[in-house]
Amino acid sequence: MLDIRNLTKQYGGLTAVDHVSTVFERGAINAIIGPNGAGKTTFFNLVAGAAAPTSGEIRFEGKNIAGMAPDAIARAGIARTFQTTMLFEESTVLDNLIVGHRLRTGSRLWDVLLHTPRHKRDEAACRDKAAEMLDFVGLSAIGNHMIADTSQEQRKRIAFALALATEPKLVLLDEPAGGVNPGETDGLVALIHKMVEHDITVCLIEHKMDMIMSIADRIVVLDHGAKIADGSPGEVRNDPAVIEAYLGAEHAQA
Ligand SMILES: Nc1ncnc2c1ncn2[C@@H]1O[C@H](COP(=O)(O)OP(=O)(O)OP(=O)(O)O)[C@@H](O)[C@H]1O
Repeated sequence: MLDIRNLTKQYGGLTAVDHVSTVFERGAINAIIGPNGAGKTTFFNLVAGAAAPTSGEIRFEGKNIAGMAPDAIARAGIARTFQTTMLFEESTVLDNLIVGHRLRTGSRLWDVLLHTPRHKRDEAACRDKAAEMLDFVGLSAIGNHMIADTSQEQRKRIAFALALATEPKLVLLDEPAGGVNPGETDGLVALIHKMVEHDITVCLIEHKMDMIMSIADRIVVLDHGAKIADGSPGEVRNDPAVIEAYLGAEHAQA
């Protein structure tokens, strides 16, 4: 589904992503791991169009999307979440989802100002989609709550809902369980499995090693921008280069 070839991003003299090649299969849960500064976020930015590669190809369903604008990549079927999602604190959960979805639909300014039939149709469609996504992520009961009153775990679910509203084929999740407790992490893991059941391919960045090892089908390990390992959790866990670069560092801290 996603075929990355020799992907490279340089910032001045620094190579943030260094000739990375890998393939993400449809229906799999893929993970990108690596120590701080390894290039994980930059990799996501390149795939989502937030940054243009210095060189290399990103083939999504056969088409090279490298360097395309984020909205064109979103339309092609790739959505992402961020480590922290900017939400309107004094609005309800449902309104945040409606606004988030409206930003991605076709109404132009004059449609909104003149209340054209197109705008009314879009408005109804956004409301329906927001309610559907809220249900999907298990938050229907808190649709009328203010964002300011929601927990970190609920915000993660809202971020998922915003991404899923664009009906992606591939979703990039940036630290989906960051800042939530172990019990809540289990619930988010179940939700990620539910996405896969609905034919959404997942790629995630996560620092929680236990979660990665239990959820991922494939793990790509980056270190100083370069891919140092690529395989199943078992393969990666036993790879000396990974132990040296990443797991070793974790153990040293423990
Ligand atoms: N816009 C930028 N301009 C200059 N350097 C950048 C930019 N974005 C990232 N970098 C550098 O590229 C390298 C990779 O950073 P990146 O954020 O992709 O790593 P990461 O693996 O996501 O790290 P973390 O786990 O800490 O989030 C770092 O050395 C970082 O300082």
